[in-house]
Amino acid sequence: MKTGLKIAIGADHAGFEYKQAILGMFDDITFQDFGTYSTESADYPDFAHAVASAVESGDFDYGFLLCGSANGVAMTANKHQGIRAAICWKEEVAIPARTHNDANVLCIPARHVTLDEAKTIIERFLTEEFEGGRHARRVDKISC
Ligand SMILES: O=C(CO)[C@H](O)[C@H](O)[C@H](O)COP(=O)(O)O
Repeated sequence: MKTGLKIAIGADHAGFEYKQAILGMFDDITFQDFGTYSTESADYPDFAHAVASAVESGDFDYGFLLCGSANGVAMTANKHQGIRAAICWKEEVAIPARTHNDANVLCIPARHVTLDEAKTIIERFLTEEFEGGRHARRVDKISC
C-alpha cells in the first residue's frame, strides 16, 4: 500500500460509522474529514461535492466517499470534471478501478459490505497503480 497519502473523506448518515472507523484505521494516511459528523439523517450530495472539489483542487491524492449504496455519492462526485469516482464493493472491483480507470475517488456502499471488507477494498485501491496504455486512451474519452 502507498504511504504518506492525503485523503479527503466524507459520508452521509449511512456511512458515518464506517467513516469514523476508517479515520482510525491507517497510521500513515492523513485524512481530512468533510463530514457528516453524526448519524443524524443527512444529504449525501453535500459531502460528495465537498470531497470531489477537494480532490479536484489537487490538494489530496484521493477521495473516499461512503453512503448506503454508494450510488448517490458516486453520481454526485462524477458530476465534477476532474473526478473519476468508482463504486467498489469488493477487492476484485477495486483493482481495475485503479489499474484500468485511474479512479481518484473510491465510493464504498456501507450498508452492503462489512467493515473488514471496506478495509480490504481501501488497501487494494491504495496499492494498485494506473496501467496507462490502452486504458489511458479510454480514460481520455470519458470527459465530454
Ligand atoms: O445510499 C444512499 C444514497 O445513494 C444513502 O446513503 C441512503 O442509504 C439512501 O438514500 C437511503 O436514505 P435513508 O434516508 O437512510 O432512508
